[in-house]
Amino acid sequence: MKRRKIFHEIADSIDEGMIYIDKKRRFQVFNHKAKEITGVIFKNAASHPAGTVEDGDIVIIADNLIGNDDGDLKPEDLALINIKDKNIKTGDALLAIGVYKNSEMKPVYKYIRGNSITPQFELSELYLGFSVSAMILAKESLMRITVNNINYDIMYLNSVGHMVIVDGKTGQVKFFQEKGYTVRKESLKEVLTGAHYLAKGTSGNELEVIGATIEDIFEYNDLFKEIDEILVGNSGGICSTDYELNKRPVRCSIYPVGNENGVDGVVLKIRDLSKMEELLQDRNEIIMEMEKKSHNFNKLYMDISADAFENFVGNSMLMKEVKFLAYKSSKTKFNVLITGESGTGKSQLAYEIHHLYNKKAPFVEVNCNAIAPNLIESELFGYVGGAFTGALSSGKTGYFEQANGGTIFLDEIADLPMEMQVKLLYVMQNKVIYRVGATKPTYVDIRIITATNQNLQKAVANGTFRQDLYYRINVFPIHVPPLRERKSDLYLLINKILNKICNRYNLEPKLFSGQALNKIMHYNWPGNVRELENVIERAITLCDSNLIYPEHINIMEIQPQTVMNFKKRVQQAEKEILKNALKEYSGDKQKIMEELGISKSVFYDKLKRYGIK
Ligand SMILES: Nc1ncnc2c1ncn2[C@@H]1O[C@H](COP(=O)(O)OP(=O)(O)OP(=O)(O)O)[C@@H](O)[C@H]1O
Repeated sequence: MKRRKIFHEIADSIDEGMIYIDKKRRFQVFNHKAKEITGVIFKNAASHPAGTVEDGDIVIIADNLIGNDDGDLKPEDLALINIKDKNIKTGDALLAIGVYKNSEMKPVYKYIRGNSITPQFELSELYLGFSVSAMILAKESLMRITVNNINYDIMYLNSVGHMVIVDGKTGQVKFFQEKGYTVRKESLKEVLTGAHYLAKGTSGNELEVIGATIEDIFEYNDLFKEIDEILVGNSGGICSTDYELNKRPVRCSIYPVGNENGVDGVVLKIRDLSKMEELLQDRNEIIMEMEKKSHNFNKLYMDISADAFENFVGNSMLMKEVKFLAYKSSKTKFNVLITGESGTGKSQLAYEIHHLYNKKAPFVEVNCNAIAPNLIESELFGYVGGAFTGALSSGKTGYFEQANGGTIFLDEIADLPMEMQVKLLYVMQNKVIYRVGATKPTYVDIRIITATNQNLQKAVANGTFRQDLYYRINVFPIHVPPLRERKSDLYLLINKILNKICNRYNLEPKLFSGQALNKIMHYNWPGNVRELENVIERAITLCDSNLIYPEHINIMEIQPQTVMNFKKRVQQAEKEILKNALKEYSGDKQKIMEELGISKSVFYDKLKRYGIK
C-alpha cells in the first residue's frame, strides 16, 4: 500500500502527463500533470463550489458556433433564459445574458452567422445591477466573459460554448466554464439543462478517474482505438504522435507493458499541444530549412539555383530526377515531351522549364483536346482577313505567333487531329507557319513543349499518332511520376498547396491539426496532385478557424477519376455542392434552394437520393 502511494507521488512529480491503463481498460495511474492537461483539475486561482444552475441565476453565454462543442446546444434551449428568437440558427455565434427560468426578465443578446463573425464580437450590459460583458475575440481564439471586472477566459481551437453563472441575489459567480468540460460532463448544454457540476479550485470535489474506464471519462476516438489495438497485441506502441483528447491537441507516446504472455496494460505519455499552432509553425520552418539545404545540395551537384522550381515541390529521388532533367532541358531549346498521369503536374513543369529558360518571354498554353476540330488550325496558326465566312476582316493572330520568342505548351497532344499533326510537323521542321488563307509564311522562333497522359507509343502503333511527329516532339522526354510513387513529397506538397490556396483567396494562413495531417498523409493517394489540391481547397472552405481538423478533410468520397463514369462524377459533384451549401447556410433550406436556383421537389429529391440529412 505504502509502495503504491510512493509510486503515485513519484508519478505526480513528473512534469509530463502519465497515465496507466490496465488490460480491463481502467485508469490505474493518472498523474497530476495528466489531470491538468485533460482538465480534470485546474491550476487557476479562481474557484467555485459544486452545484447546479437555479431559477433566478444570471446566465452569461458566449458561443462562437451554436451546436458545436457546446454539448449540442439547440437554439430552442435558449428559452431557458427567455430567448425565443426563431432567427437564431445552429451554427450562429451568440452572446447572451438572461435570467434562468424567469419569463419576466428580458434577456439581452446578439447573434451573427458564425462564418461572418467579426474579429471582436462584444456585448456589455449593466444587468440587474451587475456589470457583465461577453465577447468573442476570433483572432485570438479567445472567449471572455467578465463579471464585475473579473475575466473568465476560455481559449478554443475550433469552437466552444462558454458560460458563466452568477447567483442572481448575491452576485457570486457559481460556475464558469474551463477546458476539460467534456471529461467533467459540463458542456454548456449539460449545465444549462440542470446537470450537476463539480467544484473548481478545491481538491475535495475532484473528478474520480482512478478505476474508471476509458468511456467513463473520455469520448472514444482514434487515440483510444490505438490503445485498444496495443492492449490486444495488434500494435507494438507508438511514439510522439498527435491526437485530440477532450477536443484539445495532445502529443502522445504509448508503450505496452507486459511479458511474453501478453500485454498487461499501456503507459500513455501526453504533452499539451494547446500552443500547437506555434509548434506546427516551427515544424514548417524546419521543413523549409531542410528544403533549402536540399536545394543547396542540388546546387552543388546539379547547378540548380536555390529558387528554381519554387512552385514545383518534391524532394523524393524521383522528383529530384525530374527536376534535374527539367533543369537540363531548360538550358537548351530542345522540344520536350512530358508524360504522366492526369493531374500529376505536367503543365506546372512545362511552365517551370519555360520560366527557367526565359521568364520574360511569352508562355502560351493550349489544350489540344479543348478546341473544336474545325477551329483548331485557325486557333493555332491564326488567319488572314476574310479567310472564311465569319472571319474578322483584320485577321487574327494564332497561338503560335503569340508565343513567338517564347514557349508554346501543347497539352493533350495525343488528341491533336491527324491533319493537324502533319501541319505541326511542318512547323517543327521549317520553323514557319501559314495563317489560314495566307500564301506567305510567317517565321516563328519557338520552343515547343508537349504533354500527354496517354501512351503515345501505343497511339503510334494503333495509327492514331504519326511516328515522325512522335520522334520530333520526343527529343527530351520527362516522365512525372504519380504521387503513389513519391509519398515522401506529400508533406511539402500539402504545405505548398495550403499556402497557395490561402493566398489565392486572401485568407489568413491556415494549418493542419496533427490528426488532420495524419489523415491526409495516410490516405493512399492514387496519383493525382490536383485531387490533393481539391481536398485541401475543400477543407479550407469548410474550416472556420485557422486550424484544419480531420472532419474538414473529405477524402473517403474521392474515387480515382479514371474509373468513374460521367454520371457518377456528376452525382458526386451534386452531393458535394449540397453538403457544402447546407453547411454554409447553416441548414437554411429555403436560402439554399434560392442560391442554387433549384425547385423544392428537385432539392428534396436530391437530399433523399444522396442520403443527406
Ligand atoms: N510538384 C508540384 N508542386 C506544386 N504544385 C503542383 C505540383 N504538381 C502539381 N501541382 C499542382 O497541381 C495541380 C495540377 O497540376 P497540373 O495541371 O500541372 O497537372 P497535369 O499533369 O498538367 O494535369 P492534366 O494534364 O491531366 O490536366 C496544379 O494546380 C499544379 O499547380
